[in-house]
Amino acid sequence: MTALRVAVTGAKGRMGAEVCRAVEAADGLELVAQVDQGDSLDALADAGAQVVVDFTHPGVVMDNLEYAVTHGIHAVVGTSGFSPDRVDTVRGWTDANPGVGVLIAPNFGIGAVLMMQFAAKAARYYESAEIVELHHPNKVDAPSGTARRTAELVAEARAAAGLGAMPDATTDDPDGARGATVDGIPVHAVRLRGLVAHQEVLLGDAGEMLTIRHDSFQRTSFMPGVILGVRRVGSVPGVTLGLEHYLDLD
Ligand SMILES: NC(=O)C1=CN([C@@H]2O[C@H](COP(=O)(O)OP(=O)(O)OC[C@H]3O[C@@H](n4cnc5c(N)ncnc54)[C@H](OP(=O)(O)O)[C@@H]3O)[C@@H](O)[C@H]2O)C=CC1
Ligand SMILES: O=C(O)C1=N[C@H](C(=O)O)C[C@H](O)C1
Repeated sequence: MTALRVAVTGAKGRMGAEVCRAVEAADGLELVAQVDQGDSLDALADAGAQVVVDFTHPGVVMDNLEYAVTHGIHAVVGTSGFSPDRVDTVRGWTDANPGVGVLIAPNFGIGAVLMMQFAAKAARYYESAEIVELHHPNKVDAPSGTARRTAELVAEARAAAGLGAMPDATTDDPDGARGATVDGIPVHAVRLRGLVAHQEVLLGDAGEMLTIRHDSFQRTSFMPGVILGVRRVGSVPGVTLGLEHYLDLD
């Protein structure tokens, strides 16, 4: 069997370095290019990469993706910062390059994917929902991509169930203590030495509260999801948002 040729962008970063190790250790995958800040993207095409894995920075990921899609290279994307507008832009590129697959996953941790799915399923039963995400202090963006996506999913589920605005009497919050609001859901971001990636979804109703929590203690927790994405992305043309679509969750 010929090995699948895999490149990594952001290869020297915290996640990229872990991905390089995971690809090298995986059966049937060959690491053919490691690209980081200052390197030319032409290294991807020159190396004959079939799939690129991107863990870079919200400010550069769109250029990397445009290069990959227009060069017929499938992409597995972990970089955060994917607003609905950005996803639509990538969809435009894949529409123009049929056959190319792009997986954009806000979180590759299987448990984190389940946390998001459980939260969406539970949301309709609770009057209140808030999200607390907790990360290492080197993270550049807030709130996290996972928290944003969770908020979107919870908001969709609330709207589908006909739930209105949440109870909140706050009228005086000069310092933003109530957090960011994503699709109507309050999101609170903690940055703390010692943490990796953690999230709690708090769902409250009269006399009860459901807490759904996930913890990534090590970046190895993301690797089974990344490797699954690498193996499957070439057989799923177009844009897929979320690893849940590659998992048999029903
Ligand atoms: N979906 C998921 O499961 C996960 C997603 N993430 C996300 O992945 C992203 C990366 O996180 P993390 O690894 O911690 O960040 P790091 O800062 O450790 O890594 C990013 C790497 O990308 C490099 N880089 C910057 N610009 C370019 C460029 N134009 N081309 C190639 N490489 C470039 C950086 O170089 P330099 O330092 O010199 O700028 C750095 O080496 C973040 O958006 C994070 O939120 C993280 C964990 C899990
Ligand atoms: O920067 C990180 O570390 C992480 N980023 C992703 C996000 O923004 O959701 C995924 C995970 O939370 C780790």
